[in-house]
Amino acid sequence: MILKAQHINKFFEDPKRHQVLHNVSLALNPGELVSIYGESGSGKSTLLYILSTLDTDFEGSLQIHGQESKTLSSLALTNFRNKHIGFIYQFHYLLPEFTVLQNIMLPAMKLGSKSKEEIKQDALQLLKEMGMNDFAARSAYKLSGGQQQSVAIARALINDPTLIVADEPTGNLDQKNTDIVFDLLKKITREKGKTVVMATHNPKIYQNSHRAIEMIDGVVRL
Ligand SMILES: Nc1ncnc2c1ncn2[C@@H]1O[C@H](COP(=O)(O)OP(=O)(O)OP(=O)(O)O)[C@@H](O)[C@H]1O
Repeated sequence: MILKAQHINKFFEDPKRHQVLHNVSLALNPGELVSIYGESGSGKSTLLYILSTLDTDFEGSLQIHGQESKTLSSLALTNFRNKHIGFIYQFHYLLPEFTVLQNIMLPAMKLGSKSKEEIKQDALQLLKEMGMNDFAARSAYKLSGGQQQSVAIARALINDPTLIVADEPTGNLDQKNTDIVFDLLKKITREKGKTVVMATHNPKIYQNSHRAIEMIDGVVRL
């Protein structure tokens, strides 16, 4: 098991204290592609923030690789996150002034555990696996939406995380590009054994995931 969340409760104080997640428990296994769907405001992003250790202000237990997140200091948690978790967002947040290759290399350059040449080779290998060899030197902003999101997936993979957390990764794409990105996410679970957990509104995606979890008003319906 990669991740185990137990009895998660989340409260926001704004405008007054209210509960957004109610006793959420879920486990993620290696190589699984799990979609979380549900109405806008049901708590999907809030849950993903907690599962990805970005939000530590919650009740309950979160274990990733058997490590209880709450026992880690803030710095240790940041290091843990950089090493084990990759992120994909609805908007790719690629840096327009950088090339595709440089964008993919960035998270590994920040982590600093490999030489620049090693990181470059890893990034080129990821582009190759995505059938995007020819794109390395291109400016990130000159690509189609699907290509940009594919680059964002490569960037999420550069530190070889076990868990990929994606918030509406196809939310901004047309159907054709949605299919490209979803196929790529399926491929990384199948061929690389990555675990992907993502929030989506798209029925075609959640119905074709390994597992679909519905959220209703902050409650997970299994
Ligand atoms: N920082 C915050 N302060 C107060 N309330 C918040 C905050 N962030 C989210 N909420 C509330 O928490 C609830 C869940 O929001 P969340 O963004 O998790 O929903 P969602 O299912 O991801 O929605 P969407 O599909 O629109 O992205 C909503 O009622 C939202 O207004």
